[in-house]
Amino acid sequence: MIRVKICGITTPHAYRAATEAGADWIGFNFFPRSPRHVTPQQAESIAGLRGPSRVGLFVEPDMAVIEQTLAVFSLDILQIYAGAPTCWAIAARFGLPVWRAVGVAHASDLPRTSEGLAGFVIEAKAPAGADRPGGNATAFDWSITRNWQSPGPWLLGGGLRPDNVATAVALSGASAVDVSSGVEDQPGHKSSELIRAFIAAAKADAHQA
Ligand SMILES: O=C(O)c1ccccc1N[C@@H]1O[C@H](COP(=O)(O)O)[C@@H](O)[C@H]1O
Repeated sequence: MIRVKICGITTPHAYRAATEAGADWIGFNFFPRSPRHVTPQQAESIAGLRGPSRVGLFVEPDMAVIEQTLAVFSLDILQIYAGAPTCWAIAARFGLPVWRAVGVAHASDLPRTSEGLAGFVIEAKAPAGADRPGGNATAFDWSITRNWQSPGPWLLGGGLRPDNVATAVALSGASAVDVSSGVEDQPGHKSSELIRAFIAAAKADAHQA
């Protein structure tokens, strides 16, 4: 069964829709320039006591920012946009699994070793001029991961939608997917209907793709 992360949840309504539809991870975006940005206090008021694993997204973060976030809102996994040494330092400091986000355009961009990290989010490089490294509804050629000997767990992200996720999984060989823009009806606003459609499409029998 394909595992699904719904990223950039900003309301209790969307949180409930994703949880009830069977999301495996819920992503909370702590990057201030994102239209999906939440404060730790907002994240705490959105998520219930019980629910899927919580992933905190940070871009080139200061340790203090992560520390302040964790003081208010507990996270299970940190999704980090930074180089491997920064990711190691974060993993060591907070004792949490770190997924490093890697932007790819060619097979040569794919990680070849685990880098000592818990996993990777493999997504398209940001388009020229973008003000954020992800969440741009941009896809890459999914077939480049097909024959990749992944050195650890990974999620496929970038430009996924309910209508293309089954194809993306079939072409990429991914066993987990990550979506933000593709389940929104306007930037930063999640649609419960699209969340349900995405999770159903991702978790449908892969042979139907
Ligand atoms: O969603 C954002 O605004 C964002 C900002 C900064 C870094 C990453 C961000 N989102 C992540 O990007 C990918 C793909 O997003 P999309 O589905 O193409 O919108 C996903 O991993 C999000 O977690």
